[in-house]
Amino acid sequence: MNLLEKLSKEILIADGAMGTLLYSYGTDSCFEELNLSHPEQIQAIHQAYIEAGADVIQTNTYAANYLKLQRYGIEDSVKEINSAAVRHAKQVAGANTFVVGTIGGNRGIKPESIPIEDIKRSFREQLDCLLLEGVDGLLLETFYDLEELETVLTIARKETKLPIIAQVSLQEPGVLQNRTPINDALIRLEELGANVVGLNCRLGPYHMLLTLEQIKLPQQAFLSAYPNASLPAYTDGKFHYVGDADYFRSSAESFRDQGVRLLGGCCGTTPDHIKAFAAALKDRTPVTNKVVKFKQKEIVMKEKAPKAKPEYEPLQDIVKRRPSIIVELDPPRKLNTKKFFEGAKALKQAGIDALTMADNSLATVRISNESLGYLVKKELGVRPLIHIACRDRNLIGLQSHLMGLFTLGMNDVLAITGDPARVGDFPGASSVYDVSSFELIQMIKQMNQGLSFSGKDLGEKTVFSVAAAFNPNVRSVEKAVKRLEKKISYGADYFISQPVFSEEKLLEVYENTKHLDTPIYIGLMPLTSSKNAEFLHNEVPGIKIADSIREQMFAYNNDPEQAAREGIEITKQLIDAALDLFNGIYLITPFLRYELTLELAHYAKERAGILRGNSYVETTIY
Ligand SMILES: Cc1cc2nc3c(=O)[nH]c(=O)nc-3n(C[C@H](O)[C@H](O)[C@H](O)COP(=O)(O)OP(=O)(O)OC[C@H]3O[C@@H](n4cnc5c(N)ncnc54)[C@H](O)[C@@H]3O)c2cc1C
Ligand code: MET
Ligand SMILES: [Zn+2]
Repeated sequence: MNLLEKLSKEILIADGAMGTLLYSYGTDSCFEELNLSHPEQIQAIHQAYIEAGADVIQTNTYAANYLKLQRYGIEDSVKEINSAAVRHAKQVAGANTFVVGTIGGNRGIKPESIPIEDIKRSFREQLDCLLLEGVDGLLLETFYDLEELETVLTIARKETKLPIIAQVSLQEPGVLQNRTPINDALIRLEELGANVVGLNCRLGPYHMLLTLEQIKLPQQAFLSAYPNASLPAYTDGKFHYVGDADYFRSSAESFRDQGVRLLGGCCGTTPDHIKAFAAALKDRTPVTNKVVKFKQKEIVMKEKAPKAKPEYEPLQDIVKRRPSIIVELDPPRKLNTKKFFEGAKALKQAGIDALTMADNSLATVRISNESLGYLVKKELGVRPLIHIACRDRNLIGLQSHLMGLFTLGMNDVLAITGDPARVGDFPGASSVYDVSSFELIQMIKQMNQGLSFSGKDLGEKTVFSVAAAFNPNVRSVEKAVKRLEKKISYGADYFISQPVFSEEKLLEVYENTKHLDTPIYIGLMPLTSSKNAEFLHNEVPGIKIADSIREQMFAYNNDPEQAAREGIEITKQLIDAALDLFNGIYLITPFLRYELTLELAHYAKERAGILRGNSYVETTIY
């Protein structure tokens, strides 16, 4: 009797974790390599699961593919590893035990980071090895990404008539990472030819059963479930699972009630857990009818999730319609905030459209821009624009930060990769970079759809308007514009540029960006001294100052006051030139010297009013 014939008559018990057991023995390298170096360990684990009552065991090949083995530099051993793994399992399995060849999913929370063509190539290689060695079926497990599973299942179905078990993994009960409801996903897998469809990993019995309650019995295929033992705990530098076998014994009946025909274990489970399942389901009469609990609430929520009304008109709309001035005033590096608030107040009175606040720019510690942004908004009525760098926060921190900003009513953000920690005042600090500016933009835009980065329902839609950085101070502005186009494709609403220090550069930027619909705020920063000009030119990444301007500043080398005046005059000329070409002006305040940007803001407003027939002045929004 083959696996499917047997499943049509009874509930079968599968084995539990391989990886967790090897890890608990102290193995901290490649588990699949042990097929070659420690076959006795692998066979002992298979043996233990069979003795516990497993009817189906899986080969130790979860990550034995090119993509994953290359982390260990053994990607050329795909064939040896898979062949050895099948031999080990078959050697231990008696006539009554089925051996399924396991192939695990590769894609995680950032699916597009592994191109589908790479997945196909790597999958085909592993599949051929397993089929050649002779398995009783295939187990495609731990697929978070439905596209990946659909792709490999299609390939496998063409290659073999053997039974195929196709299992997805869920970050949260009921839906896949891309928000596909679990029922739809399993129906799709059955259509693509899977004989057994189900769930494994990530969820323990409680959440897996909650999901199973929503799952209809498949038409032809059988249902499978391989729950984890529990959530993992991390102690003494190691992960471990706490779920005990008695808990599994008591949940076995519920898995049966949900129509599960193939019941095994995933991470954290041991032969004891499998023994508990086997004991609890001794009679193994399968359920052929069940009442499904429809839980479409969540999906409906996504469509109907409330969308907050933003307090301000989006800057990208304002700047498309009329000249607009925003000013950067960075949070101080020390705890005294008096000058910062004075500056914010004065700039607000000057009628700027928003006050932008850097996120530890140049990787140098400053007071959190979230805190100061909140205070200037609340106390002074200033519209804050918060820079968010990917350097200081991981995926969790970034999302919680964004949710916090939304909660505080701060909906204007600039999404940047951020200067790396090594350039700043804590060079040993780690630069996180879980995502780059592109993915950060995408993350924020997804929140505007009511979804977290992994696709979790947020219950409400955020209303962020997302700026991205533009650095035109590079050898090839064309290349920089290609980056802008990519940022637009990820969802950037408008751009804010690094400071530009010559009229030629302004013109070059204009010529290279005039085809874009996405507006640009052109960066302008008053120089304060010759030394300041030389530092920026020579030492700050992304800033280049025209020789003529550096010479102008050098002329006042010994007169700081005159030098600052000169800096203002140069910037005024640049404002005139910029306003001929762009509606957006972004003034950067050096060293909290807001009197400089204040004068420039007044000047720019006046010039914009003159140039655009006073349309600017009357439409200031607060
Ligand atoms: C308006 C503005 C505000 C800023 N605010 C902050 C801040 O608050 N905190 C902070 O830490 N930094 C800030 N920066 C600096 C910024 O993070 C760096 O200049 C960054 O390298 C470029 O912007 P990004 O982070 O969006 O990089 P991305 O465009 O995401 O680029 C990432 C990486 O690619 C490189 N790169 C960028 N353009 C090109 C190109 N044309 N060719 C080849 N490689 C390229 C960059 O050097 C960078 O390492 C700001 C920059 C701008 C323009
Ligand atoms: N079945 C695999 C093992 O136990 C795990 C799959 S989920 C990471 O090693
Ligand atoms: Zn697992």
